[in-house]
Amino acid sequence: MAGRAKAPALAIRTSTRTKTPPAPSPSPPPAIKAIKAKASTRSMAAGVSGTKTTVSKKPLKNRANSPDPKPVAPKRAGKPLFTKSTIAEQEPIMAYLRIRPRLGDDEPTAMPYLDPLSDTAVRMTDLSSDSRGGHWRFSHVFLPSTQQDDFFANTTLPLVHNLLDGQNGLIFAYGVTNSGKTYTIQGSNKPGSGGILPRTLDIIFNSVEGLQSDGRHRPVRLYGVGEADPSDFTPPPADLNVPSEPALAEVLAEHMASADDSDVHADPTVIKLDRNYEYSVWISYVEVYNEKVYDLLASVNDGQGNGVGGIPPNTTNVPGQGANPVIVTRKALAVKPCPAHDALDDSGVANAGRYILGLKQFRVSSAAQAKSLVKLGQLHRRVFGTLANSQSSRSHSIITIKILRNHRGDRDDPSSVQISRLTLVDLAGSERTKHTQTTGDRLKEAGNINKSLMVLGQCMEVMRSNQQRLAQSLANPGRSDTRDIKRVLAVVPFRHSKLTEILMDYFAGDGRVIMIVNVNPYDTGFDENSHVMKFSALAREVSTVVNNGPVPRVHTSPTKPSATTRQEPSGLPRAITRKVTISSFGAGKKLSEAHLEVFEEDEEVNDDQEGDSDDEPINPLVDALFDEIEDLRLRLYEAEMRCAIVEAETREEVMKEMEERMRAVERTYATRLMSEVERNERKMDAKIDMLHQAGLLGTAKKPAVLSNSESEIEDIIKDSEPEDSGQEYGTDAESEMPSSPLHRKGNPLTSKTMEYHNPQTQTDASRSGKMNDHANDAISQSTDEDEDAEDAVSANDDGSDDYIPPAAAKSSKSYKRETRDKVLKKSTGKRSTRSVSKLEQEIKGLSIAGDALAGADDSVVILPNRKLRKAAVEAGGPGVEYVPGKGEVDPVKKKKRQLGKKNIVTEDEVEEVVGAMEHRSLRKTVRRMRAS
Ligand SMILES: Nc1ncnc2c1ncn2[C@@H]1O[C@H](COP(=O)(O)OP(=O)(O)OP(=O)(O)O)[C@@H](O)[C@H]1O
Repeated sequence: MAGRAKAPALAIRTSTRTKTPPAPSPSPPPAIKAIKAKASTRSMAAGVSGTKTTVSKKPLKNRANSPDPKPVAPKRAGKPLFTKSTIAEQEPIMAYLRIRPRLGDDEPTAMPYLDPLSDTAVRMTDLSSDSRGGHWRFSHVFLPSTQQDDFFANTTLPLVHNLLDGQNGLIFAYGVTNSGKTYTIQGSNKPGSGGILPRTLDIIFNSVEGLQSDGRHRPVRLYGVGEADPSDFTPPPADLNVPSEPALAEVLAEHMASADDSDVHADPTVIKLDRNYEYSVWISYVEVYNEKVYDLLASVNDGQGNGVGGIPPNTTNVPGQGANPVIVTRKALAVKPCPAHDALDDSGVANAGRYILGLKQFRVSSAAQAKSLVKLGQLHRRVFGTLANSQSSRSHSIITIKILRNHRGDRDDPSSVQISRLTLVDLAGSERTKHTQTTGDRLKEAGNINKSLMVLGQCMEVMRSNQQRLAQSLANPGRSDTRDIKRVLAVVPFRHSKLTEILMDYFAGDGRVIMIVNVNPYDTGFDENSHVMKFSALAREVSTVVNNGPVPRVHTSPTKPSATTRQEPSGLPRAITRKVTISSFGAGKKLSEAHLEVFEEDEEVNDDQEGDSDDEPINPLVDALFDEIEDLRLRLYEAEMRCAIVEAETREEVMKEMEERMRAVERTYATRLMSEVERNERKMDAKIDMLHQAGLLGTAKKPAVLSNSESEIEDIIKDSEPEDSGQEYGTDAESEMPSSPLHRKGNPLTSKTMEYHNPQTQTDASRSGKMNDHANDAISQSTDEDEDAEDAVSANDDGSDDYIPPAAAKSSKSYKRETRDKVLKKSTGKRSTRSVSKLEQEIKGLSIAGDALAGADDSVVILPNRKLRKAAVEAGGPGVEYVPGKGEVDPVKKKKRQLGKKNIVTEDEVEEVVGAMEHRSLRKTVRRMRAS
C-alpha cells in the first residue's frame, strides 16, 4: 500500500507539536497515518525553512544553480525535530527566467535592457538612466533562442514525473503584459511551438496508455474522493459544438480556426509507470477576474439555457445582428476551506487548503479531449476577456490536472486512491496602473490584479520571514518548544486574495513550486520588470514542503452533496451587467459583430455548504487594513512617479543655470583679456613715447650734432635690421607665425608723426645719453611689468587660439631685450644708473605741456596718441604740424576691432611694429637732416 510510504513523515507532525518525539505507533492504519503525515506537513510548511534532512529529487539537471543558500536549522542534539527518515522535505521555489525574443521592428526599443551574464544571472540596465540597474539571479536563465521543447524538458517535465508519481506541483508564469506568459503555458499553433500545458497533456496520456481506470472514483474538493457521477464524463467535445458557440465562434473566427491543428504536434515522450496501478485524469479550468473566481468549463454540460452559468444557447439572436444581444451569464464561485473529514490533523481541525465550491472537474480519456476542453475554456476566457479588455489577459487563469491513482487490487477501496495535482497558472500582466492608463472599471480591474499579485508577494514575504525566524528559533536550544516557535511566526495572508486562497495549499501544504518569470527585454517597462525581478528574488528564498511519495486521500461519503451536482441556491444574485459589442475581421472573411451582455453573478455569501463551519471568520478590520495598504501602495507609487518627474525637471533647470554661469564666466574672462591687451598696448605706446623722448627713435639731437653722428645712426639702423631677428626668429617656430596686420599696413605713428622742436631738450650728447639711461631703466621696469602681465594673460587664456607658446614668447622677449640693448649701446655706449624719480622729472620736462609746445623748435617728439596730437595741433604751437596719414586710425580702436575677430595683437607683434617704426623714423630723420 502506497500509504505506508508516508509513515516517516509522521515524525514531522509529532515532533513539531510535542517537545519529545513520541513513541512510534505500532501499526497505524496506513491511510490515516499518511493523511496525518500530510496534515502535519502542511501545518509546518508556511513556517519551516531549511529543515531538509534528505536530499530531494532535483527537478532540473542543473540544480547546482539553485538559489542562494537559505537558513538551515541545525540539528538539535537529543531532540531532533526532524528525523533522518523524514521523507517530506523543504525545497526552495525554483525561479526560471525566460527572455522573450524580439519579434519585429515594432518593439518600443531595439536595445534590450537585459543582458544574460551566465546560465543563472542577468544584468538589467535602465536605458533612460545610468544610475539604475542591477544583477539578478535565477535558478536558470532561458535565452530568447530557447525552444518550447527545451524549455518544457528543463522545467516542467520533472513535475509531470512527480504528478504521475503521486506528488503535487504548481507552475505559475509571472511577468508584464506581452512578455510571453501565455506563449509559455499554451504555446502557439506553429509547428513545435506547443506550450508546457499541451505537452504535459500529451505526456500524461502517452504514459497512462492502457492504464486508465474505469472511473468509479472522482476527486472531491482538494483531497476528497467520492463516487463518480455520470456528469463527470465529458461528452466528446471534438468539434466544440456546444450550443452557444456559433455566435461567438463567428466573432472569434481566428481563434476557432486554430483549434483543430493542435494535435499535429503532439509530444511523443512517454514516462514509464508502475503497471500495477490504474489512472484517471481530471481537468478543471478557472479564472480569477476582479477578485472573483469563474469556472471556464461551466457551460459544457449545462447548456440548456437555464442560466446555470457559462454561455447559454443563442436561441433568438442571429450573429452579427445587433438587435438582440447574446446574454452571457456566469456566476462567481466561492472559495471554501476544506472540511475536516477531507484532511485531518490529530486535533481534528482542517488544515491548510481551500477549494472552489461548485467547480466542475471533468474526466478526460485522451490528450485530444483534454486539449479540446482547454480550448473551450480558453474560448470562454477570451470571450470574457474580450468583453473586459481586448488587448491582454486581465485575469489569472488556473488549469488543474488531477491524477487519481489506485492499485489494481484495491479498485473498490476509495481510501486507497491517491490524488495528485499539477496546477498551471497564467497570471495576469503585472504592470502598474499608471502604465495601463486605465480609468473606471479598468482601474478597478488593474487594482484587483495588483492586489492579488501584491498579496502573493506578501504571502511569500511572510513565509520567508517565518522560515527564517523558525530557523533561528531552532538554532537556539532554549527555544525548541513548538509553541515557542509558533509564537514568533506571523500569519500568512493567503486569504486576502482569491488567487492566494486557491493556491495556498501548495505553499502551506505540499508540492513543488516553480515560478516562470517572463521578460520582454525590448519593452520600455523597466520599472515593472524590476518589480518582477524583485518578486522572483523573493520567491527563491521561500521553501515549500515536498513529499517524496504519494499521499492517499480519504474517502468522502457519496451521500454528501457533490460539488458538481449542486443546484444553484435560490434568491436573487447580485449581478454586474455589461453590454459590449465585439467585432472581428478574419482573413478573407467579412466583418462580423455580436452584441453581448455579460451577466456576472457574485458568489453566494450565505452558503450552508459543507466546510462552512470550518471557515474562519473574516476579520473586517484586516480586510479594511488590506484595502488601505493597497490604496497607500498606489499613492506611494504615484508619489514616487511625481518625485521622479520633479527630480528630472530640477536637474534640467540646474543644468541650464550652470550653462548660463559658465557663459558668464567665459564673458568675464574675455573682457578681462581684452582690457589686459589694451593695457599692454597703452604701456607699449608709453614705451615708444619714452624711446622717442629719449631720442632713440625720433632723434632729439640738433641737426649739427646729428650730422656728426650720422654714421652712428646708420649703424643703429643697420644693427636693428632683421639680421638680428634672423638669428633668433629664423630658427624659431614663431617666425612662421603670420605677421601682424599692423605690420603689413605700416605703422600709423611713423607715417603720421607730429614734429616740433623743444629747445630745452636734448641739446647735448651727454644729456641725451643720460636721458637714454633713464629711459633704459624705465623700459626695464616696464618690461618686467609687461612680462608679469603677459604671464597673467597666458594663465587666463590657456588653450585659446591666440596663445603664444612659452618658448616663442621667451625667444621673442630675448629678441626684444637684445635689440633694445644693442640700440641703447650703439646710441649711448653706457647704461645710466640714475634713479627712477629723476627720470620721471625729466620725462615731465619732456611732456607736451603748453610751455614745451610753445618753445618747440627743431626737436622731434612723437606724441603718444591721437588725442594728444590733435590737442597739440589745436594748441597750434609754432612748428607744430600734424599731417594725418592715409588710413590713420587710433591704434587702440584698431586693435579692438582685431580682437573682435579673435585676432589678438601680441606683444611681439607690437614689438615688431615698434621696430619697424623706429627704422622708418630714424631714416626719415636722417633724410631730413641730410636735406637740411
Ligand atoms: N519565446 C517566444 N518566442 C516567440 N514568440 C513569443 C515568445 N514569447 C512570446 N512570444 C510572442 O509574443 C507575443 C506576446 O506573448 P503572450 O501573449 O504570451 O504575452 P503575455 O505575457 O501572455 O501577455 P498578456 O499578459 O497580455 O497575456 C505573442 O505574439 C507570442 O506569440
